[in-house]
Amino acid sequence: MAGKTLYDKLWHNHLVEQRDDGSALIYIDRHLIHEVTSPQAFEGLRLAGRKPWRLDANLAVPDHNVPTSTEERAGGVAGILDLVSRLQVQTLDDNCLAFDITEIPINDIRQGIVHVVGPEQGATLPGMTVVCGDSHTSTHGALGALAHGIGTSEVEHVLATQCLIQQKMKNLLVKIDGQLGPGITAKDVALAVIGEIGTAGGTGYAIEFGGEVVRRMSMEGRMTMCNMSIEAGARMGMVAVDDCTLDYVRGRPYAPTGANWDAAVAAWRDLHSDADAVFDRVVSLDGAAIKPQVTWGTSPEMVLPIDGVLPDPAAIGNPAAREAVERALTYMGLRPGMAITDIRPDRVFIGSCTNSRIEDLRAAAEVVRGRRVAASVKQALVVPGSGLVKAQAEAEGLDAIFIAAGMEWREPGCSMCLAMNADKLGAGEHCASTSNRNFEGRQGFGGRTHLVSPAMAAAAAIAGHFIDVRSLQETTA
Ligand SMILES: CC(C)[C@H](C(=O)O)[C@@H](O)C(=O)O
Ligand code: SF4
Repeated sequence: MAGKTLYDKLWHNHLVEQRDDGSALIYIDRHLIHEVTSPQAFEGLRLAGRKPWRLDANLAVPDHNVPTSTEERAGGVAGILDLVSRLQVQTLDDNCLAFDITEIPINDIRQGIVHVVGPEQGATLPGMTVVCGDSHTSTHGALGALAHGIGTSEVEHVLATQCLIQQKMKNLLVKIDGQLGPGITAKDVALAVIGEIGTAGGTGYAIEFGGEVVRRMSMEGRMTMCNMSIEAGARMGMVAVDDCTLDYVRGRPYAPTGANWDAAVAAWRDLHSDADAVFDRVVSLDGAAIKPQVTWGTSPEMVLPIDGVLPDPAAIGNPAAREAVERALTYMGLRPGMAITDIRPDRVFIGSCTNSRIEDLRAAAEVVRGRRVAASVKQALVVPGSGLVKAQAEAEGLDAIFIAAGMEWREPGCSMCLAMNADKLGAGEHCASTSNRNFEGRQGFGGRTHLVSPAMAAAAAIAGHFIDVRSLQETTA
């Protein structure tokens, strides 16, 4: 019998019941909750007179609707100016209190984007099944967990039963071999993978990221990769457990200690695909060939290396593909044949669950240090992924670097990743953004998003147009 993939192992370890129709019941170890997708789930429990099945499996944190301005945050929930946002955050507080669920509230230093908070707190551990009413739950797979987003009715189901009805996915190995060049980050790899396989490339699959590049990648880089799995069409992405994983998890508030830690490590050591495991599909990329990536269109697969030029619809034979490119160029206000380096962002956003961890902020600060944001850039926001990331960055003096460069240093939250709080992109404006989605209106009605790495966003802020960050890094080295 062939060996098992990491996904097979995680699946089998949590299988409660396999049904004849192909569906299965799996056990959920960790349920993360935020304010957007939980209100109806709690309401459902209330109407049915049910209680959560296992209280300590749940952890809640508000992130999407929280304001990121320090003044507005000073007033706590009551100080949120937007009424819908205030109600949303207040409702999460009320529900957590009523159902006895642990919540990290708005002005707790541990508050932040749920996908930053989970791993940071050790609430996400290797070998777990982790779900949340949020598509970027795939992030947590970086720890060797089976993690994916669920819908609101499933949130209610998990609260009530601690189980979920699922179909097993197929196995896709995305292997990035070789070594990344200097200045190339996990975000560039993630975008290059999507450029290669497309936004539907991972549909029906659970992705495992492997190869030398991933083995050498930090945990935060692995999270960035897994975060973007959903943009490649897969609901989940994961990375095998190794020493890097264990070093990351050790000592975190929710991580096991003493003899429990040793027992856990012994079990976690098996969380990798067996040497003879068979994948349904394997995609290989050469890490050394990956350049800094910039999306130009309205889907993450509309991506080019920094030295690329925009496609010309006239040269595209397939009518559907031609129309998609035409429509994207029109929405984005860009011309065929234009160089990526001629695109000038009006705003810059460094943040989101893709790229708001300490290494992301360090990478951006490194580029910005001693430089000024270009006069043509109206606003450059730096939004740490959690209060703890913020405190760490401040201890390292990164906030001072950003502020000296003319950037805004904010409180943690989803911020300008999506227009659900006060941070929005104006109609027609271009944004160099470290987030994960560039759909029409994603960052604000009519807004035009270009997805990039933190270093590339910082470089665009300084230059006033997209530029190969490596040219700036060379001059500082
Ligand atoms: C609000 C939430 C349901 C949504 C998601 O599921 O991803 C959001 O986080 C996003 O990034 O679009
Ligand atoms: S940061 Fe963006 S992608 Fe991540 S959970 Fe928030 S809105 Fe979704």
